[in-house]
Amino acid sequence: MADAHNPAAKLSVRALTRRFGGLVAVSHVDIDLHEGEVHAVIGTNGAGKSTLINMLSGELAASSGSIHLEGRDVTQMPQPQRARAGVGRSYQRTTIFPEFTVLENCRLTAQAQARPRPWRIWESAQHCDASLQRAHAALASAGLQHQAQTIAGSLSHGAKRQLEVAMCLATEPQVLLLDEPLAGMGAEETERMLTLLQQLKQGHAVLLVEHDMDAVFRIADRITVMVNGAVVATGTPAQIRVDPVVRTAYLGEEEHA
Ligand SMILES: Nc1ncnc2c1ncn2[C@@H]1O[C@H](COP(=O)(O)OP(=O)(O)OP(=O)(O)O)[C@@H](O)[C@H]1O
Repeated sequence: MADAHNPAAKLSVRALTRRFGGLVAVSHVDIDLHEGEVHAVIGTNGAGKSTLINMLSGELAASSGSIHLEGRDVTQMPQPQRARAGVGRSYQRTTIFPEFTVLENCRLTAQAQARPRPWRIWESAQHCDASLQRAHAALASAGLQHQAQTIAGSLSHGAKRQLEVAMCLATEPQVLLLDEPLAGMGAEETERMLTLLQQLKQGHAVLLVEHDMDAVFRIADRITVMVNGAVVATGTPAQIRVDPVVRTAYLGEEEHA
């Protein structure tokens, strides 16, 4: 049934649509994100992937359709609230503070996430401790604990992207929306990030928008294919590889063995 949300999914999206004037950038998209799965969204340039991820994170309002986080309707919830509710994201472009240390970057994100209650001033020290703990935990999960005191701007490109994931983890999300985390990475950095993503899916539902098809077909548990704003197929990598509609509309004659 088109409107029924999947209660087993962390994030369940139904008929999500975004129009820009006459252009339908995302059209009636259904998608379910489950804990323990990397769910990749692929599609040609302009297929609507960024628009979709922006609606899921709450940065862009949906024109119609709905988004449920663990059964709760978050469609109208603004981005900061949605992040606090458990939807974290990383961006295509690096958003770190380059002059601060790796740890400070994570701590600031964790602190920004904590619900401010200024009238309870005695809580502020506790918040700092809690934020620091979250920052350390996030760095450990992202494999950056040994670079905690490194100035973020001096990290390699790959480590900066790892830091972005760590900053996302510092908000203790249930759902991770990752926008091209492999962009600009060399082979070794890509391997490190793929290992990290494999680990992160334990305890999180991961949505991955990524252009590196080899990586997507290796790492994804499920793949959703978008063409012109609409979903043309969803399935396992094995199913997507042989799907005739996908092969014609998106993969062309290319083989992804
Ligand atoms: N703010 C906007 N105003 C008008 N049109 C927009 C806006 N944002 C996106 N679009 C259009 O919506 C469509 C989908 O764009 P989107 O960026 O979501 O695609 P994409 O799949 O992420 O592409 P890419 O892989 O190149 O990042 C495109 O036709 C784009 O030009």
